[in-house]
Amino acid sequence: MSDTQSVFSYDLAGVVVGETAISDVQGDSGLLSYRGIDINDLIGVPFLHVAWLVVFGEWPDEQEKSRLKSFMCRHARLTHSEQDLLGQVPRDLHPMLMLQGMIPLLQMPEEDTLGKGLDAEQGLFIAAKISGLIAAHHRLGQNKVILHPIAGKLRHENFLTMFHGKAPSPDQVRMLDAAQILQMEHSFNAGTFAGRVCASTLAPIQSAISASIGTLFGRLHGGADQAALEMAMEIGSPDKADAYVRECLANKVKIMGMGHREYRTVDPRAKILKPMAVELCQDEDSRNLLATLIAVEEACQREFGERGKEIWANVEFYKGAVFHSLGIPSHYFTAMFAMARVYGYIAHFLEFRQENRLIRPRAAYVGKPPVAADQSAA
Ligand SMILES: CC(=O)SCCNC(=O)CCNC(=O)[C@H](O)C(C)(C)COP(=O)(O)OP(=O)(O)OC[C@H]1O[C@@H](n2cnc3c(N)ncnc32)[C@H](O)[C@@H]1OP(=O)(O)O
Ligand SMILES: O=C([O-])CC(=O)C(=O)O
Repeated sequence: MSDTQSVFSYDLAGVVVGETAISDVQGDSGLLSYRGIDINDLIGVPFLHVAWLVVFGEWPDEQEKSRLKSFMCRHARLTHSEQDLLGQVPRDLHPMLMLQGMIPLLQMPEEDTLGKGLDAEQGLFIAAKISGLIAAHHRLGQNKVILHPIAGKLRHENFLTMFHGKAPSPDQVRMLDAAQILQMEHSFNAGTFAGRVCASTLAPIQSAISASIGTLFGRLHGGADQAALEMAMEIGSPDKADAYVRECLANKVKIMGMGHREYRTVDPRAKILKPMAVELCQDEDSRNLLATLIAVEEACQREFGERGKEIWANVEFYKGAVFHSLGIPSHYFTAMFAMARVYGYIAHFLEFRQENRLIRPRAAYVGKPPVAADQSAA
């Protein structure tokens, strides 16, 4: 047993529980960097190069770039047995539950073809499979045939083609690349921390990623992306945003996509996603959704301001408008988040395992006082 002093915290807010060299969240100044590089300087870089940087802490060389590209394409293709397994999953099961359940059932590779160790090989294999699983789950739900990736195509070009059944425009690929890079990593968020707890027991990487994905699903965390866009749909138009926000605050209902545990200013990812949403939302329906979101954000700032508080949009708030304009249905938003965040999960697994220690906090017992065994039996 550790002899350190007990610290009491329900939610671990502000409690430092470890070190990481993967990303830095500077909550007061609203800055986010991966491996020492500001996210603003990463969004134009090819997606898989950033993924490699996040996972391994250095840029890939030419050989690693081409090996990774073909590895990801090869493994995004679902095998016959994976397709059979997915075929048994109820069509209306939420994609996040599908992912959490399917990942531990995948047959993991046993050979280190990337030369970065078996854990990395298996983690990146899961990352590749996630895109195939999401696209195939969507296709099956529409009673359409499963499509496979084509060698040589960009990762998200393949994904959008496999998902929609038609090739995306270069602009759509560029926007998805940027949105996915922004979601790749975020220090000790709840999902990543859950994965580190799981890794700390020496469970395999598929268990850790599955635990992280289960944790990402909730509406206070990753699931806020779906909830925020559905909120805007439910509100219906910008002129109803004020009343909606006032009613939420009066009833202590959280406004989805607003607020953050760490940022005390606007989330730097929301700052980038908002103009992207403006650029992409061209048709009437998307423009109305975006205008409604903007009106909710303004109403929140006004209402919270009157109460002497500040609240800002987080990464989830405008992302939905970007995904919606790419034709992604809202119940796939969080699975797409997992498809990006998995590189962060892998990086944390590898980092944590270098100096593994069991994570096991202590509880304050508030139940009945213990009685001797012979008295309780009486
Ligand atoms: C990828 C991500 O995970 S980003 C976060 C995604 N989650 C969401 O968007 C859900 C909506 N937001 C929230 O629920 C919260 O802001 C959280 C969970 C993200 C952060 O929560 P915490 O750091 O624990 O802040 P907490 O919930 O204590 O809020 C502090 C105060 O601000 C209020 N507040 C914070 N966020 C919101 C919100 N979205 N709507 C209404 N009130 C809010 C709280 O009611 C609380 O008020 P009080 O002091 O009067 O009780
Ligand atoms: O860090 C957090 O608590 C939540 C978040 O923004 C993320 O996971 O991207």
